[in-house]
Amino acid sequence: MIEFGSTSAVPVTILTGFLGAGKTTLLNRILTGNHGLRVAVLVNDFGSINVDADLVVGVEDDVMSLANGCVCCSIRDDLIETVEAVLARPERPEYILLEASGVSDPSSIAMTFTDQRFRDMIRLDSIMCLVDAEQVFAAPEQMELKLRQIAFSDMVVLNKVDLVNRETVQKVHEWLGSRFRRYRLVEAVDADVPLDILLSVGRFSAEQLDADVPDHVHDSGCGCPEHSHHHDHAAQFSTTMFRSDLPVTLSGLREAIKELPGEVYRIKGFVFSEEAPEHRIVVQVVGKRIDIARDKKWGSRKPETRLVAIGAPGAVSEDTLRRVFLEVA
Ligand SMILES: Nc1nc2c(ncn2[C@@H]2O[C@H](COP(=O)(O)OP(=O)(O)OP(=O)(O)O)[C@@H](O)[C@H]2O)c(=O)[nH]1
Repeated sequence: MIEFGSTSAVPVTILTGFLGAGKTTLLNRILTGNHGLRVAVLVNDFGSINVDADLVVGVEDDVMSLANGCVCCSIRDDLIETVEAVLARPERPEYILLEASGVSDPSSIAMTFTDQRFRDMIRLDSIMCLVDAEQVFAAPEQMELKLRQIAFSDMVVLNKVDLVNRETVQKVHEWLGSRFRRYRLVEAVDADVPLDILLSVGRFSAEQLDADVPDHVHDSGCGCPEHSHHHDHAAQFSTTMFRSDLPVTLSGLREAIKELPGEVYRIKGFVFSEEAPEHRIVVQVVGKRIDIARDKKWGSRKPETRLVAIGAPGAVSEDTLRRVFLEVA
């Protein structure tokens, strides 16, 4: 069980980290853990389809979905309203977990939570940054954002160490050591991290927001298109949706995904398949790694393929996705 402080301010933990690093995996671990807390969950997906909210386990009615933008900038007001609504519930949550989108800048989110309006109501407990040990050096054009996410966190979870060897883990340590004076890191597989270093740890301090950030990443901001006019950087993202109620073949889908350009960093969503038409199929693509798994039955939901592709600007058009994915229908 997690011990509480005496203050009535509700603790908040922010989960940040680049696309596909394992934030939802960690969120699910926390939610299924033995902490005995009434937790409110806020999930932010950058695209208009909030896939992550659908993948959060066990608390389906209690997940507040923040989609179609980034809570650090374009939908910051939605975040404020949602937190206010959560705090006004008759059964006030004892803990708030926010899964930020993979393109967001945690410092802007932290500023929202430390805003005067929330004084005495919430307390930012910690910012945890998930880092994908396999993909950390992929997409070098997004390195500024990845470093920024790490810089403003008080704990790094180096996740997916099952996918790399010790030399790579060592390389990540050296890379972090050359950029940050100090950092806290825990290695993990499937974000399996002890609860007592995740919740009610009181690690966040306001100084963290301007401390130890490598000079060249200081002003880069997040990766949202809406942010680009504030910051002189090209780190932007595009999201492309594909929806269809025609069944697709999974082997064809796998091949079609392989054909997409490398600037597509992440694909995720649900598939209506020919092979298992009664079951929802979950598709997870991170870099070149493709995972396709059978999930629960569609039940009362209409079978439908809903995929979102996130990549560099113009990485893939909606027309291309339609053409490529409908070929396998
Ligand atoms: N092999 C391996 N796979 C992992 C591990 N952790 C997560 N995954 C898989 O990586 C994929 C992405 O994980 P998520 O938890 O959805 O990542 P995310 O950070 O929430 O992704 P976005 O919200 O899109 O940024 C899923 O297929 C996970 O099952 C791990 O430690 N090892």
